[in-house]
Amino acid sequence: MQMILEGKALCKYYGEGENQVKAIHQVDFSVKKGEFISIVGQSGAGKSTLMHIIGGLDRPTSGEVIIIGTSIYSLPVNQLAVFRRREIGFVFQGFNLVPSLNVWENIILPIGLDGKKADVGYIEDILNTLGIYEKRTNLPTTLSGGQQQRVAIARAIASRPAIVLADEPTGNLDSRSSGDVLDLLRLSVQKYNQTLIVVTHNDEVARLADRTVRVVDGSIAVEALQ
Ligand SMILES: Nc1ncnc2c1ncn2[C@@H]1O[C@H](COP(=O)(O)OP(=O)(O)OP(=O)(O)O)[C@@H](O)[C@H]1O
Repeated sequence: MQMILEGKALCKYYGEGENQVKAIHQVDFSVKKGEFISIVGQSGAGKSTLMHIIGGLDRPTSGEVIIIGTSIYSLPVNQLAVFRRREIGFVFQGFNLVPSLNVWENIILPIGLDGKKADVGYIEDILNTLGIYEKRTNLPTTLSGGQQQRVAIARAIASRPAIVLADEPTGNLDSRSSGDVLDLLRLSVQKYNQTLIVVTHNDEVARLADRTVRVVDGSIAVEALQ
């Protein structure tokens, strides 16, 4: 299977000398096309640091991140921003929708910023898959948390990115909508052949994944096939 992402000897250190924190230390990490991976670990283990590094949001102290053949931190900062917008779809705990834009406008926003035309048929299909087609002209504030997160998922996959990264995607949802959102997240990444990495504290989320990566004290402890 095609390798979508490779992290090589990733380190992220904060501070100096005695006070230095090795948030991530010599982590190797690879993801194949179409895989669903969960990253788990205790608070402070280094999950968010790892996710920010592989998402192009935070430069490692050393090491390399290669996404679809591009060593992303070798790119100039402005090109890295464009690469991130095109190739990485983010789903955050807090949804991060633009409140003044309706559902459809939120979903096509990153595509428009890229100077591209939205594939209307594809996005309508995604909205139907996620059960929010009828809500396409609603403002985010008129939607439940679960519906808002489904909009964020639609936005993340609308540009057909190389990777979808989700950081505690159900962290702000009650258990029923969490289950719905997770099922839909998994269904849509499968249907559209997307690659998904989810950072989570939630064991149920982790169990849905093809593979779980456990981060302990800045290193990957166990990689289990499920
Ligand atoms: N900007 C920073 N400056 C100094 N130390 C930091 C910084 N960011 C993170 N750390 C430290 O790096 C380590 C890893 O933090 P990180 O946020 O990646 O853990 P986490 O597993 O995502 O935790 P949580 O589940 O609570 O979000 C922790 O010891 C944290 O205190």
